[in-house]
Amino acid sequence: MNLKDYIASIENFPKEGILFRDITPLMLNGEAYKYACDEMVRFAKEVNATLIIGPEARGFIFGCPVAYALNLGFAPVRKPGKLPRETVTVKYDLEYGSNELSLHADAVKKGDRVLIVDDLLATGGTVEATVQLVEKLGGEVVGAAFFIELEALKGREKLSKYPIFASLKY
Ligand SMILES: O=P(O)(O)OC[C@H]1O[C@H](OP(=O)(O)OP(=O)(O)O)[C@H](O)[C@@H]1O
Ligand SMILES: Nc1ncnc2[nH]cnc12
Repeated sequence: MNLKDYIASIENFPKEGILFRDITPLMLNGEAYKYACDEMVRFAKEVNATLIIGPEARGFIFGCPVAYALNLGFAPVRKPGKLPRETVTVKYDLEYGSNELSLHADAVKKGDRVLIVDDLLATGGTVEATVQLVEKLGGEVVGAAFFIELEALKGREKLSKYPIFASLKY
């Protein structure tokens, strides 16, 4: 199966100069979507993850099925003002702006082996911020899994301490 057939590429979205890689055609094809999730499940097993964490919103699209397949818990990393209880929060930059991310303070326990799951690695800012949230709470980041990696943006360099998995590279 050529998974690139299921990615739409849109020029100048959401801003001039960005080539947006859209995963929604993949999600519409049950077989392709399952195949992409199963590759992440295999990686999660390799690194012995005990907890899956995914950043809003597209991290939920892959993170939740991976957690479900492995009988593991899932914790959402969210944009400001969305989580109702005590949180830890960090600021981060991304390819087209900057933002803040939060995680519930009780989402990660010391000794948890956390796999961070997201749809796409660009500058690495989102995942770097997610790593900081997990580590602030005493969790061990055992890797990060993406469906797509945009190699030119060198996000992997920011995450050089951690095992990284990506199905598709552009
Ligand atoms: O590696 P980075 O430069 O941080 O970029 C990658 C992040 O950008 C996108 O999310 P976005 O913030 O657009 O939010 P969304 O998932 O809610 O669409 C994407 O889903 C990744 O989370
Ligand atoms: N080029 C891109 N396409 C889709 N999502 C992104 N997130 C950051 N950069 C992106």
